[in-house]
Amino acid sequence: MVEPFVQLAPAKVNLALHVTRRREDGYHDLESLVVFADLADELEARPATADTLTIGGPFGKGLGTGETNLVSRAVAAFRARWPNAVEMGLAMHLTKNLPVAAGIGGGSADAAAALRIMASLSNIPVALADLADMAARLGADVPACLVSAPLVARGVGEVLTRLPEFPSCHIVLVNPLIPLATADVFRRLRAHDNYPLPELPSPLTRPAQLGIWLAETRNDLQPPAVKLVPVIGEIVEELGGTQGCILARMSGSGATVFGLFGSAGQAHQAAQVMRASHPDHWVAAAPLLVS
Ligand SMILES: C[C@](O)(CO)[C@H](O)COP(=O)(O)OP(=O)(O)OC[C@H]1O[C@@H](n2ccc(N)nc2=O)[C@H](O)[C@@H]1O
Ligand SMILES: Nc1ncnc2c1ncn2[C@@H]1O[C@H](COP(=O)(O)OP(=O)(O)OP(=O)(O)O)[C@@H](O)[C@H]1O
Repeated sequence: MVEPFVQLAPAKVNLALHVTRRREDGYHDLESLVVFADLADELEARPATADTLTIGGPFGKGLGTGETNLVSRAVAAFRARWPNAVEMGLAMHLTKNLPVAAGIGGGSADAAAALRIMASLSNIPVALADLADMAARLGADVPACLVSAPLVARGVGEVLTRLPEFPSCHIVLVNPLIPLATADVFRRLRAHDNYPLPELPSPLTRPAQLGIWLAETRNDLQPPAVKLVPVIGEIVEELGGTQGCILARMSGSGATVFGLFGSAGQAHQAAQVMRASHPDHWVAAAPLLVS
């Protein structure tokens, strides 16, 4: 049996997200502090006669394997741009550990993982800038997911500044398992010209420093998302009240809410509290990826 090529597709968390402008094309300019959790979908690829995709894992049910899947779209986009770069077909298997349409970029992370696999199997050099361009065409979050390290995203998500250092933090994610479409949340947004992110402290090395900075920021998509799914507001309040929680806020366009903690022990304790009061929600705790 041939060993598969494996790439992880870590969950994206928008610690802060300011929407600064509605553009002519209907998209929105934003400024977001984006981090990734050590919690991921997994994409495996084995040599095969043709490209195929199968899906498993706790959130795999009901997710199409055809050309609407972001993994298939990423592979097709790569092959269209570099037709002879990867000569063999690939049998891909996606283990879907992250909830879908949840504001933690699952599909975008899967697409980025597929691009990484294709680039690593390519027999011609693929410039990172070209791969990033392709990522941006697949979705606003895909360029950030290609990096999967702390960064500030601007534009619609394609202008990225990596952060040289980041405090070691832990995160709790709570999702009420109500899918929320990104486009629906943006459609409900009333104020499109909010102020940009304040300047980040430098160096940024301690969780408490991050907490002080985050207190001056928002997720502008949280109010419209709460209108669509009111339980998001309740989760923010409850998670924010757990011991050691530096900040609780919605990620991306929701409905996942994150809680930020300085220690693994506090995060696991908070996760237990949330599981006990919401046995029907998805609750996970993990360190942030900091390098
Ligand atoms: C809100 C974020 O999650 C923050 O990280 C992302 O910007 C969303 O990224 P994504 O899910 O990859 O979004 P896409 O699939 O590209 O866009 C879905 C829809 O959301 C809206 N959209 C998305 C991103 C953006 N900057 N402005 C928008 O108005 C558009 O109506 C778009 O048709
Ligand atoms: N591999 C995939 N995994 C998850 N969703 C996918 C995938 N491929 C296509 N999709 C579609 O993409 C849509 C968005 O899913 P995704 O999980 O990326 O949303 P999200 O977490 O809200 O993303 P974001 O934080 O980028 O807004 C879903 O409605 C789903 O049908």
